[in-house]
Amino acid sequence: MRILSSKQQIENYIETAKIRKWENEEEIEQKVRRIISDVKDKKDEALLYYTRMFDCKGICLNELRVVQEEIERAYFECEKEDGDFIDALNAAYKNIYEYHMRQKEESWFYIKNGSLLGQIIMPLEKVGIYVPGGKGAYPSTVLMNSIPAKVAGVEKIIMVTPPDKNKSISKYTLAAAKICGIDEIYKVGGAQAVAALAFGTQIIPKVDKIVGPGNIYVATAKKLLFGYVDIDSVAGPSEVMVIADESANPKYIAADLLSQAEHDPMARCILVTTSLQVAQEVSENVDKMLARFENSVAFEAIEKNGVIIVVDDLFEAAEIANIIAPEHLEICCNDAEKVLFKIRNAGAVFVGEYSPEPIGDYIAGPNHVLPTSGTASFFSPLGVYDFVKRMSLIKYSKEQFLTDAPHAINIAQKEGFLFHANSLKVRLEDV
Ligand SMILES: NC(=O)c1ccc[n+]([C@@H]2O[C@H](COP(=O)([O-])OP(=O)(O)OC[C@H]3O[C@@H](n4cnc5c(N)ncnc54)[C@H](O)[C@@H]3O)[C@@H](O)[C@H]2O)c1
Ligand SMILES: N[C@H](CO)Cc1c[nH]c[nH+]1
Ligand SMILES: [Zn+2]
Repeated sequence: MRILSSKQQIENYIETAKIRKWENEEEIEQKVRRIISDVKDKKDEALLYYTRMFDCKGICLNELRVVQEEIERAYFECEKEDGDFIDALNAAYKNIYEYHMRQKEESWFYIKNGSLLGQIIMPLEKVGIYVPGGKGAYPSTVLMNSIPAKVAGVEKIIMVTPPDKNKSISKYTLAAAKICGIDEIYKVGGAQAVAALAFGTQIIPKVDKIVGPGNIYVATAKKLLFGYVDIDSVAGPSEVMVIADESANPKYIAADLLSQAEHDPMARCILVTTSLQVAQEVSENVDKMLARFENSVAFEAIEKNGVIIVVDDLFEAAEIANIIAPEHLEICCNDAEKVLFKIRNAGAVFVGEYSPEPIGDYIAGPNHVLPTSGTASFFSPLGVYDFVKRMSLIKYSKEQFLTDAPHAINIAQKEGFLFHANSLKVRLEDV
């Protein structure tokens, strides 16, 4: 991995990281705009065209919806192959559910002079969840996307995920979908799947909100479609930053950096350390592990977006983390809490050597759908709050109306809205 230690090198890196622009962003955006416009105009015809182009040449329109029998068969095969996998999914479900139950918001009301005022929490009716499938299976993401929706009380969850070359979806993903009780599943992925959920097609229903992670095409489509539909956040190619001092274990850090590198050649893996020795040993360990696992995706990610920054102290490290706002931040230091309290921008923070990033990906409970590309400075992890909306309630008493209406009339007149004033006056005149 590249090691940056001079002030100039570090400044230059941070300057480019601050711009938060991908290498070929314009080209990708143009391509995604085209896909969106085609799906908007030609609906299923375009959906099928792009599914055949990117995922599965021979698939037909009537094969895009997953039928119940496929789900049952997948679950059965998973159970037969390894019953422990079903147990693992159920254990993860329990932890994720327990965590998200704590996010549940209640409606609230109060009475003032006989008037009832309040805020009603309403679950969204129909949501689309994106489950990645391009480079592998993501059963864990089925859980992370759907459990908060279930806790919120969403009526209908529609899942999209790309098929493989044999028209199939991973049995592991389908088994997770059965456990989560997903209502409808479609074998479509990428920008075309996001556009289909945003506009609706003949086979795919239009939804109120699209959530979930995906590669750069998925993340760009969500960004461009916000407004036609709500989205959770921009959860694109994975990122991990580790802040480490001389006490950290270089083998663990190397392993954790690589755990995110294997998601995508565009994944970002950054170590910020106060120790040159840790920097060098992490770099050596990364090379050794890459040679052992021979993973070309991780190799490309480390080559392109892997970097080690050597800083003078941990405050400088925290400042760099706040500028980059990584999706995942591990703090591996003697005085980790001290660093933690300096962190403002990160999707999820992992403290101490027994909190490696993958424990959060699968089992701890907090959501693994997290903001990327610096958007953790304003977006939050996916949560129950993403699946509800709020409605205000006003039920005025006559007494309160008589007190407040003259003020309202006054303000309405200043605004020049005489019919507003009139709506209040006609009632006052009747008293
Ligand atoms: N931030 C998070 O919370 C989070 C969580 C899990 C996974 N992830 C990320 O999800 C992503 C999964 O990516 P993936 O590729 O495996 O699956 P994916 O399902 O996101 O993407 C596959 C789809 O990309 C589209 N695509 C591929 N190449 C294309 C091209 N050249 N032009 C147009 N469209 C193209 C295809 O339609 C294909 O169906 C990774 O980037 C991973 O890091 C992020
Ligand atoms: N690390 C991913 C979020 O960036 C989530 C994930 C799912 N499976 C494995 N990892
Ligand atoms: Zn991961």
